[in-house]
Amino acid sequence: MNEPSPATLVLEDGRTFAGAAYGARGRTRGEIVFNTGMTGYQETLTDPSYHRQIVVMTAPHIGNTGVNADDAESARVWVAGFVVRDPARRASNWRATGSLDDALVAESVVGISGIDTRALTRHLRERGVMRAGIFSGPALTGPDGTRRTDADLVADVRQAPAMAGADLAGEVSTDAAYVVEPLGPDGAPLAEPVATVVAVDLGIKAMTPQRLAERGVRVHVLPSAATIADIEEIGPDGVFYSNGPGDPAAATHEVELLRSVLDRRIPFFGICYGNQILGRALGYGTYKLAYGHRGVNQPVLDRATGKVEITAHNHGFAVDAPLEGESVAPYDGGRYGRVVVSHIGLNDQVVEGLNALDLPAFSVQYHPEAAAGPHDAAYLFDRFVDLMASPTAGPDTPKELA
Ligand SMILES: NC(=O)CC[C@H](N)C(=O)O
Repeated sequence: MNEPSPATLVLEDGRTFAGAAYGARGRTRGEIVFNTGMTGYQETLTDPSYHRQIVVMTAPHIGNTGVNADDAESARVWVAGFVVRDPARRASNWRATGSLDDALVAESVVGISGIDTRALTRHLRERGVMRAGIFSGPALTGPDGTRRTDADLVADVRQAPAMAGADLAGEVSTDAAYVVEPLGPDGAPLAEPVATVVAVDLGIKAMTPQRLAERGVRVHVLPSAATIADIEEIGPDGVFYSNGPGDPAAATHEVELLRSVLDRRIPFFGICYGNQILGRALGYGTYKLAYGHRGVNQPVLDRATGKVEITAHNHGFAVDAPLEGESVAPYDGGRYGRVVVSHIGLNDQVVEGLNALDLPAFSVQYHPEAAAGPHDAAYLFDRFVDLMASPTAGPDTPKELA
């Protein structure tokens, strides 16, 4: 453990929490959100969708298994700050290569421990997520050498940019395209892929192309600024849009690019941000949830089968589409035909999946790659592979329309 020193967590509504510095010392600001996962903190920290967010873990003991070389979902920690109740005094796991505290220091991630995360989470659930700051070390002292007042810290937090309206995919996306090669059933490289996919990286998690590669798919990961010409040059069997940070209402380029994909009837699958962008491309609105869904224990109903899946979530926005029956995609006088909400979140009836009936396109708001999380939703990658094999229309299209 690093030397104990005080830290303060400050919310934009004026509430403050005193704790101890955890990870790097200094100042950080962002949107404060809570994650209810009992496991998977390393995957959470490295998920690019958390860019510009301070994450509160509701599980009280964090850091028990340290950090390891296998579980990161990207090459760096993306969370803007980390709030925990009771950090592990030592890492204890056969895969651990170091402690979480030291890893946060090494990546300059400012955190705070000793926080009553239950009281904090209840506060966020009642008031909604908001901007916050963590201040420790030199950030607690003003220019005149005296300790900064709470009012000063709150004013500082209120100057941080809001999440609503933020266009962030470009800040986390890969600079250069790369390829993830297909694997055979034995895990060995496969010379001939079963399909080729372009995955547009809006903040992609490493496990997602891996899940496609495990199904024999060759994945070309392209930067978020990719154009339809870039996609056509590869000539894929399908296009995939990943998860990512920011407000889908600001994803203008990604929406226009997806409309070009839909116009060409290229099979499409989207996850999370990708689901929101499909919603927008079809002409639906998106809105900000009061406190979002983040964790690995969220029940979702697959309306086609009536099955309930336990799923991994990380989203603060949602698609505003009619829940009952089929609706006609509002974009351009219904040019994209009929759409059904395929999946619903059972905690709050939020849209968790879209299925275009007259296009080969579908998406889910949650995380079938399940890193971390239960594997109930893995079938969605198989559905995408099947759709690419017979792409006439949507996966549930009645035969007479296909
Ligand atoms: N994980 C994601 O793709 C999140 C999508 C979007 N940034 C949201 O918060 O809803």
